[in-house]
Parts: sequence; C-alpha cells; structure tokens
Amino acid sequence: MNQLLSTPAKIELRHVTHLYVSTSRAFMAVRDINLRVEEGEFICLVGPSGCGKTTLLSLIAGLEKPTAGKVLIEGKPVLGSSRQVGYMLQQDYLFNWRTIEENVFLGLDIQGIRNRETEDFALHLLDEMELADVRRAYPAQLSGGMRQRVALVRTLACQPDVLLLDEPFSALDYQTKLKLEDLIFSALRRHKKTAILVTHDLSESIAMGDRIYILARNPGRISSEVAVPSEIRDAIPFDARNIPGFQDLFHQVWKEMEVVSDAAKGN
Ligand SMILES: Nc1ncnc2c1ncn2[C@@H]1O[C@H](COP(=O)(O)OP(=O)(O)OP(=O)(O)O)[C@@H](O)[C@H]1O
Repeated sequence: MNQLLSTPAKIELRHVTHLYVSTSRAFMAVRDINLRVEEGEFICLVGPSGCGKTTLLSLIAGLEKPTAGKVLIEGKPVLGSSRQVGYMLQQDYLFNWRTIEENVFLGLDIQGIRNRETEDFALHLLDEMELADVRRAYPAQLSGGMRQRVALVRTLACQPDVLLLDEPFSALDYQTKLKLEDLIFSALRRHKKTAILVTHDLSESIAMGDRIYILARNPGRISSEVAVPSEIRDAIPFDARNIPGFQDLFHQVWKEMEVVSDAAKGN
C-alpha cells in the first residue's frame, strides 16, 4: 500500500493556479487545481466554456508555465514541451501540399527521430487506422474523419507516453465521430497510452473515460470527479452507450453540469 502511494502519478497537478497576464490586466483562468492521472488511464475534462480545460492541457504540455503550483509528469516538473507528450487539436493542421505519408513523417522530422524504424512504425499506424490506401493522397482528397485519423497517426508516430486531445471530434458529423471514437479508443488502449480528452459531449466523456473531472468557471476549478464503472469502461465507446447504468451516469453528470453552468450564469 505504501509503495503504491509513493509511486509518482503519470501526470499530477498540485495546487495549480494560472493567470494570463497582459499589460492591462491579469486574469485567473484556473485556481488551485489538484488532479492525478495514473499510467494508462483515460481522463475526460468537461465543463462550461471558459472553465480552463484548454489551459490545463497547455500547462501539462509545457506550453504555459503555472503561475503557482506544480505540474509533474512521472514526478518530474514539466519545464517545456517534450516528446513525451503528444497534443492533438480540433483542427488537424495538415499541410495540403504534402502527401498523407509526408505529413506523418513531418512529425518525425520535427522531433529529429526520422529513420527507417520510425517510418515503418508510422506506416504501421496508418495501416491500423485504415489509411494505408491513401498514404500517397493529399489532405484535400480526404474526409474530415480521415484527416483527424492522419493527425492522430502523426501524433502517435512520435511515440508519446501521454496524449492530450482537445475536442478532436467536435468538427465531425455524428456518425464519423462515433466511428472515430471507437478507433482512437482502441488504438490508445492497444498502445497503452495515458490520455486526457477535453470534450463538451457528456455522452462521449462517459463512453471513453475511466474518470471524468467536471470543472466550474470564474475561476476555473474542479467541481467534482466521477468514476466510470468497469463494465462501461471496458466496452468500446459505441457499445458502452447501450450498457445498463450508462443512462443513469449520464443523468448524474448532466445534473452536475447544470449546477456548474447555473453557477457560472450567476443563477
Ligand atoms: N492567452 C490568453 N490570454 C488571456 N486570457 C486567456 C488566454 N487563453 C485563455 N484565456 C481565458 O482563460 C479562460 C479559460 O480559457 P480556456 O480556453 O482554458 O477555457 P476552455 O474551458 O478550454 O473553454 P472552451 O470550452 O470554450 O474551449 C477563459 O476565460 C479565456 O478567455
């Protein structure tokens, strides 16, 4: 038990407060955030717009430095961006003049790790994501869902331990989104990644997450934490939605969201 307690978390935020400071004002985006993500866990962050979800990802990715408190990965302070952390955004940022394969290899170039072995791994991931047939196509020839899969392959090809996913499905149609949830969920499980997903879709957070943090705003803070039961966790997201207990959990998270949303409106 003591040994378990002393093991550093994969990701830990200790009393993290962050202010955005400009010449005219300082704005407190998040206050006193404490969270712990264990290796291999899939965590979802939900909450009203402006509660600091993206700020938390930026702090974990080392793109922002906390004003107070500590951001730790495997017990070590995050000092800047690193290969250990992959960040995938809503927009895919593919280069239209490069083929799919060259877009994926670009990530390896930027990290300075492009070689035969890493290229082969990237091609293997393209295959896993059902993109092998389009490796020589250009982004403009692909659907939105395919482009997001390419963006995921580009991120995974650099072999980060931690994946930060900022609303990666929000621009997609419903059917594509459900299919992509299953593909990404399975890929992250297979490759044993630790992941944090920001989403506005409560059903998605329950279908994909092991745990959900619900945030309130002004300032951004953790309002509550919900553990997803194992029978839902173990199913792929599409099937998870049909498991008894899913709807009850949805109503629980919905109610908690209503509390933080009403508080944000000052009701
Ligand atoms: N660079 C910045 N400078 C000043 N304020 C910022 C900056 N980035 C974010 N903020 C503010 O910090 C707060 C938290 O923003 P953040 O983007 O983290 O919220 P969010 O929960 O991700 O929102 P959304 O759900 O709308 O994407 C917001 O009030 C936002 O306006």
